[in-house]
Amino acid sequence: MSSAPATEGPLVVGVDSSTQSTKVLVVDTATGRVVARGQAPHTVTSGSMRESDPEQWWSALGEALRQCGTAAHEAAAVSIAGQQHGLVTLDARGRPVRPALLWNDVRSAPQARRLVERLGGAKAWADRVGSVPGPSFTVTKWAWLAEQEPASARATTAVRLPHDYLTQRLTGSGVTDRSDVSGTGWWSSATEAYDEDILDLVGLDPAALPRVTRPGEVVGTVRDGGDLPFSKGTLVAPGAGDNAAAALGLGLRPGTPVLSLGTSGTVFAVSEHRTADPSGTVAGFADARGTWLPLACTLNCTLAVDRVATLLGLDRDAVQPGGSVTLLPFLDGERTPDLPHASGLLHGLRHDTSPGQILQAAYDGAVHALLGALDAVLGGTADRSQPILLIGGGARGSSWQQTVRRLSGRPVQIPEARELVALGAAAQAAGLLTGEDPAAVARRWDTARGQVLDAVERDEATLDRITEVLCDAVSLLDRDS
Ligand SMILES: Nc1ncnc2c1ncn2[C@@H]1O[C@H](COP(=O)(O)OP(=O)(O)O)[C@@H](O)[C@H]1O
Ligand SMILES: O=C(CO)[C@@H](O)[C@H](O)COP(=O)(O)O
Repeated sequence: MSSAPATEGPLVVGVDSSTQSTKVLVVDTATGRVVARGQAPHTVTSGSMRESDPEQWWSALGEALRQCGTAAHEAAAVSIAGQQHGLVTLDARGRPVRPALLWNDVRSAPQARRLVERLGGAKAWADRVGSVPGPSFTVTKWAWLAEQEPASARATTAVRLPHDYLTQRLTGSGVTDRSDVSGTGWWSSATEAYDEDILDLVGLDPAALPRVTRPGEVVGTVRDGGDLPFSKGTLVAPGAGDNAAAALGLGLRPGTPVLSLGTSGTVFAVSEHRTADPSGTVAGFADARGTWLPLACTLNCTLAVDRVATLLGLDRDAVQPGGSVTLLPFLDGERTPDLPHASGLLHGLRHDTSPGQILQAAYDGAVHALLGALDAVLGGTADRSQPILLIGGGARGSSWQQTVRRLSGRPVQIPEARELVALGAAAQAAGLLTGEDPAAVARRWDTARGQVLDAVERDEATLDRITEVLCDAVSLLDRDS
């Protein structure tokens, strides 16, 4: 009978508490070998709201850890990464006042527009915060809550991001990290501190916010895992926003583009320089190491395309080439382009259009939005011969891989490692034990290793057709129904 290889170094746990599920990896720090893994689903409300119960994230963490057997109990350190921007409101006893408003809930679009004006316009926000806040940003969600549910706002004594909430339940400490706080809209990337004028603008007491930790800091120890299978005293790392954790997990160096296909689609790269894009396309996030992570994000990616496949009664890979149909898959409203009230749009349907062509058009529409932002993310340093790293659940799908390849005209590298966010969190936890830079840990683990698909000629005709339909349809898509 074969037995699992013995572990060589101390074990660490990396967690990705993402939109759809919690994923946990137990990793050997010496080799990067994944010793155990677990996953448990989350519930997200449907309809016009996107909310989840933070208590369910905690239960899902417990369930995913229990799937790892005894390995989690042996871990010397843990780090929690999570979906960005979500507004978690806690009462004086540390309990959620209401479900969390998630990054893809667009109800705060009117508050976002008003806040941009009140601070002096998009450029003022970009210069100060690094980003122009849209409805995904925490600051606009708080403004919405204060306006629409004043009793909930009054009952709130602490405001947290999703990963902060979980870290606090583990350690008892109200802390966050620079990558995730940079997506709130109330942290200035110019001063690297909370912006009290902006907090004042939305009536939020700075005392309600977590302390921003330093990269590499031990933020606490597991105080009381409740029924979690950790040992008491396990070290806890700052954690990160999920995209920043993926950057750690890939050991990303400046200028290498990443395209992530999950509930959200994201394109990002590590940069040595702070970004301030007044157009709002690129969010000037901080990364989890002390440098920067310019990023663009769409609200409609794998779930939207899977929904189109279901509507057509097709398997998600039953795509067909050809035809002239264009599908803008903005089922949840959209962030890139900034059209929070948009819905899906189909154009160019003919008698001979096949269901498979409509499905391909959904992939094309989702990828067009991301690639359109890539040059802006890379700040004009784009070297098209360099592979795009493709990650997230969708990176496993051949239709996603081929669509990115055809519409980017670049080589596409698909890391074998599946859970790069959880792996990045594990690398951060490992750094606490070894003193290494987490990105260097990931490079030592060779996490980006994987097949490279050669470049093919860029399908400019399809890109141009989608751009034209989008430009012509903007007033329709921008309409608030
Ligand atoms: N083999 C596959 N082909 C295409 N899509 C896939 C495949 N496996 C998973 N997915 C997609 O990945 C998504 C989940 O990705 P993930 O990155 O875990 O999402 P999130 O981080 O937003 O929770 C699902 O919506 C699913 O459509
Ligand atoms: O809003 C953003 C980035 O700004 C999203 O990328 C969220 O962080 C959610 O990520 P997934 O759960 O889709 O991975």
